[in-house]
Amino acid sequence: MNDNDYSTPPTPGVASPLGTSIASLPSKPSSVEDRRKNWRFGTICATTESKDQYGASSVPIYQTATFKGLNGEYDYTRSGNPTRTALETQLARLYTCSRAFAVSTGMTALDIILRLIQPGDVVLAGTDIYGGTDRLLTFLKTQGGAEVRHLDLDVRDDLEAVLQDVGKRCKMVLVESPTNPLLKIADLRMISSLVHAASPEALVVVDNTMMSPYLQRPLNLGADIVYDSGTKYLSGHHDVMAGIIAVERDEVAKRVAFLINSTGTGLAPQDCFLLLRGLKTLSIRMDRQCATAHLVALYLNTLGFHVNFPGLATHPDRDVHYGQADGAGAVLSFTTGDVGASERIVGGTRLWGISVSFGCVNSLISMPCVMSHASISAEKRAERGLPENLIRLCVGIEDPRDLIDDLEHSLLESGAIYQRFDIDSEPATPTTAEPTRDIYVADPERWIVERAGRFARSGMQGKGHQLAEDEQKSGVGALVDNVKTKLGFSGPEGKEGQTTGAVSTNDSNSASSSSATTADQDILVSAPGKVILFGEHAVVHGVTAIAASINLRCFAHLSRRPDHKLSLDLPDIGLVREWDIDVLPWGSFTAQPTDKEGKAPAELDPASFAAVEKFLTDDGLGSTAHAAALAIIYVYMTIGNKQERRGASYCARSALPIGAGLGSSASYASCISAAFLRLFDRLEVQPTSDGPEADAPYSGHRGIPASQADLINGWAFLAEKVIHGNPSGIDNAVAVKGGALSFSRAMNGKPGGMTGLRGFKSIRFLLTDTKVPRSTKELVAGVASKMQADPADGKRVMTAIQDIADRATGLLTSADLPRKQLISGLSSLIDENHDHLSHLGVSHPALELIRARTGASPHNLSTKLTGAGGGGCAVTLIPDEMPEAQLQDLIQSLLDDGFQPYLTAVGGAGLGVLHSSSRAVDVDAPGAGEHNHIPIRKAFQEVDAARLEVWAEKTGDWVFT
Ligand SMILES: N[C@@H](CCSC[C@H](N)C(=O)O)C(=O)O
Repeated sequence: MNDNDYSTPPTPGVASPLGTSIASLPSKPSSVEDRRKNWRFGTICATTESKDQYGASSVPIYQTATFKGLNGEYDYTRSGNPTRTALETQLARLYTCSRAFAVSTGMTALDIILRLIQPGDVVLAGTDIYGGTDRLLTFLKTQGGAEVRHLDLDVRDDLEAVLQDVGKRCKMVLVESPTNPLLKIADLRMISSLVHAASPEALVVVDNTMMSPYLQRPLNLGADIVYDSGTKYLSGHHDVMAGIIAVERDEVAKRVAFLINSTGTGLAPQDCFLLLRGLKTLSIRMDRQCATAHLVALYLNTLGFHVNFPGLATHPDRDVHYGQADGAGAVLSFTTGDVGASERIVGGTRLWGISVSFGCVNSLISMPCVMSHASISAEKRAERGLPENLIRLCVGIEDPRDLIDDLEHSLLESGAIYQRFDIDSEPATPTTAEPTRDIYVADPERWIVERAGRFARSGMQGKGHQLAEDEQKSGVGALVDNVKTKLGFSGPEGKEGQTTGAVSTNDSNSASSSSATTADQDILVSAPGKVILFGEHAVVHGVTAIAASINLRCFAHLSRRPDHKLSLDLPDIGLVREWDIDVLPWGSFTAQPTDKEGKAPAELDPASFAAVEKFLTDDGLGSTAHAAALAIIYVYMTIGNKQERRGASYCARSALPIGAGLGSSASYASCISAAFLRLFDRLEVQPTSDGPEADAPYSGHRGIPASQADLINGWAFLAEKVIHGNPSGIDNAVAVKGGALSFSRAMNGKPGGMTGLRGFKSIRFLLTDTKVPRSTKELVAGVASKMQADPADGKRVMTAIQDIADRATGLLTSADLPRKQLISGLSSLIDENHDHLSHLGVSHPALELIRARTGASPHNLSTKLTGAGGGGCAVTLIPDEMPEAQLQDLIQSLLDDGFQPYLTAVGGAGLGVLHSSSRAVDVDAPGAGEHNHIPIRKAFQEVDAARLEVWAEKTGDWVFT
């Protein structure tokens, strides 16, 4: 009997339970051969067939180039070697095929296979394929005279159409399933039968590296050749490079054997030994890796990321996959919607090694577009729908809890997720180790889902998989559009004309408007709040301040209306008013843009300001609402000017606490500026692929150039002047430009200036709202009179704060400062700065209580007031290594004190503008559905404040400064 002439029952995964049932064994095995016939895969892995003359338990390494004699089995190691024969025999057992070959690398295996192709032959391949495969196919096309076509092999109609077109010229179809890196599934049976029917000579070739023979044996599904990178799961330790070719048909085997001998690409003896040793543990490694990968995929999916993994119920071809494979594998990928965030996540892990390849006992993390798939051009990647922000995770055999700890830490640190404080239930990660272990051991899936439930994806507030998919589509869609534009193709279908920001005259206010609303009708903008890290109050006296954006934002929606009215709806501050445009005080209003580009005037025009103030006298509004109405009307009338009286409905909402010193008024002002500039066609946005993607809270790209950002900032500053009289300009600069910056006012002949702190690292901060109201004006005036009363002391404090700002700038811009030093340096400066602010009399007992709580052991954290002080918010630096359970305890104690803490990352994107939208927006809105689109404006007004970012993301593609 032929040793390879038996079939191996599948063991792992859904199709067959892992356990070996005694009952499934033959009741009366008649011989040793019969018993061996029933061995499961794991048993075969562990039992190599040795024909060694001394009965060596481990296959010896025949480290020799030549063999003596004339008629022996071997003459020259290029042509054959006993160690390689032992390996190839073992591989044939595992692949349940007649012949297997071991070559130097996976790419060598593919190269040998592609040598079966002749000029003029047609080769079909998928669109999502490994970068090295794409490179070799491109070479075959450009240098080898073959015709290579890429198509979605999982779309039956497409494959049929191409096969009909090329007919018998099709000589090879190259399939990956699951694909690398998007984990798409191709139906191997379907493809094999269609291809063989259309072109009987064509070879169906499957790259089985993602699965290994343990999970998938494509020769049993109709494929002609299987190849596998032995560097991955087969060897499992990343200590050897190898490639495997497995075939069933004799004539194909002969051609492959000829090519390997001719090219001298057979695997060297030492490497054969290493691969043989790795194979022994293949099944147990894979079991562990697959199980952990499932948990990791579930975790990310529960957090709201779009996860590509065939083991998830959400995978569109999960059933097809389990119809041909016995498990989901241990590679998964997911998108974050933002390249910067992905880079931070990848760079922030410790246990997950940043590396290409997969299948190793150690877990790896990578960004395919710049690593394994970098050989595919950016244009091609975009055309094929490969997101630049994609992260690939290759799960190893480490303890799943450590892998999750490390990933979670990096997700938090990068700002991609944040801890939820709105949950009453017990945390899944209790402070004592024992209960966590019990949950993990008893029900790992429950453990992981509960654990993920403690967090939410930033900007997505716990949204589900479907929304994340929308995000991915919109991100890729924008990228493809950019590439098309760059290549000179026309804009995306149905989107022409949207980039100018022109508004149509349709009345989008009508709730009966039935089709999906678009950017033609809707202007949607958003801007972040800010935290002042150093130099508040002192900035008023010419000292440098350092501020950064935070991931809490205000949003504004503006739609044009044909009825000549201006309506304002700012529910968070109680402003709801509507006027006929002609009743506004146009007669006494002379302010206008300073140039024809529409630049904002540097100062308020007193007569125009007085006219609007008079118009709003006795408006019955509270002071905040009154100031906002004043600012909106002033900006509207100045930009629009007398001639352009465009009707509009303006609505603004805030996810940012108002009046807490987090820059809500500047965030509102920036939204006012951008929305009205858009209304009057003064602001163009165009997604660009030139610069980096925006460090956006939701899917988006840079697309607002610096000149336009300056334009928006100018008008935002003007609106801030209406509201505050004499603002520093730092808040609106951060709200518009995002990131972090150092700022100083021009004073006493000394020029002021603003510098972006590019080296700003994403650092976690806890912002704690004391909920104590205060008056910024009074506090600023208080500091001024203190300085007047004791100028020498005032000067000393200002000099000290300037020194702090300088040292902080040095730390934040230092290219190679170790992160630990950065954090400890900033911590000391925070404490120092607070002491000076306290000396200036702007602290408050509530702020001091927060300092006491956060500074107490075991936390020992540094906290300062931020903004005006006298209440408002405190900011606490959270070191990277602070255990999550401890952080949670701290947060809980602050909540118990009646404060409202927000865990935030700083330094993210600035102002955002909805660039294009083509779908209904709020699937959760009452009555919404596929055929009942809720207009954007209505949905915007109704959506819960906590879901604003989720909602905004769903509206379409955004561009950011
Ligand atoms: N620099 C290498 C990249 C190898 S990627 C290896 C592996 N197949 C993966 O998917 O990670 C190259 O250009 O080939």
